[in-house]
Amino acid sequence: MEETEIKEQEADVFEAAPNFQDLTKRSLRYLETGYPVHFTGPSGIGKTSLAMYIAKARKKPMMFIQGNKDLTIKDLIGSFSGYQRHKLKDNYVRSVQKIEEKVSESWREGRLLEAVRKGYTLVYDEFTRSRPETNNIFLPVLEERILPLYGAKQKKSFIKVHPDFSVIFTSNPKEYAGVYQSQDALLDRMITMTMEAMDKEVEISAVVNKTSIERNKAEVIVDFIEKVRKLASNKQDSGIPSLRASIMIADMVHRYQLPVDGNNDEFFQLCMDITWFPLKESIGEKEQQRVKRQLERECKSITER
Ligand SMILES: Nc1ncnc2c1ncn2[C@@H]1O[C@H](COP(=O)(O)OP(=O)(O)OP(=O)(O)O)[C@@H](O)[C@H]1O
Repeated sequence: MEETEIKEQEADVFEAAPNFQDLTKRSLRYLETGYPVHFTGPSGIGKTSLAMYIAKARKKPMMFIQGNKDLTIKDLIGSFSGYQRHKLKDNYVRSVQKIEEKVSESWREGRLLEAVRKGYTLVYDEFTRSRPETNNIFLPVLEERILPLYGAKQKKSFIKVHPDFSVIFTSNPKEYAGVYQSQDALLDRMITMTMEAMDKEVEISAVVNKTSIERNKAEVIVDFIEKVRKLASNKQDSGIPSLRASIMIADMVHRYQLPVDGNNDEFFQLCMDITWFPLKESIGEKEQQRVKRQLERECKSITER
């Protein structure tokens, strides 16, 4: 299955949660007017899902690109890959056999070129993970609405961007420092909106939507994850458990029919497996034993309502 299709399915379970409805409306307006939008916020807050949801709402074909350090201009524009041999055997007159052989380089169109040419909505996820020299190709696309065809051996040196083409970027601010410097020139050309805290009600609905678990169980699990976050000393750390942790616990509970009860060994172990590592990453070594005991107490005290 194509990466874009998988992400589209993710968008299907995503409902523009009440606190994101306004963000959705504003984003659609900016995109319609020709401004790219950018969602930034901690891991698991729903940036990618919201980007896909908005892209779908535009009712234009969608293209998905995941930022990474190996992404190159060739991947975005296209490249020639090897040679193709075409053989034409003409047997029209039986006694005369004509064979024509043509050798040509085969062209593989890049994702950005296709999106720009056909007017797609492009979701460029975690774009700050790509190298700045790769991302620079977006400057003329966003500013002059042209895509230069560097090294593409095409007749034209650039193509005009389709009027329907638009981009939704996502990034995690924690990664700016670790990966590549945020690209100010690029950021200056997009409208950046921060997604901070997810509303508790939204988190519960998200868990129910994704796992089909009963609502009362989802509430207990989300409550527990909220308590775990409070145990983390560095609240801004992207290592603390996100919505994904609640989804994982709920998924296992639903699949293996586990009781939502901290006195049940399997459920207790599941909660520890999912939360201890991210929590441990967010605290100093000296604190670890104390926090682990606190976490065990929180796990033990979980009871279904
Ligand atoms: N409102 C929602 N309804 C249902 N599921 C949701 C919602 N928001 C997020 N999710 C689910 O939560 C998980 C995390 O969401 P998503 O991948 O969009 O987060 P993210 O902010 O892009 O995270 P990262 O920065 O780690 O990529 C996904 O499995 C997604 O389907």
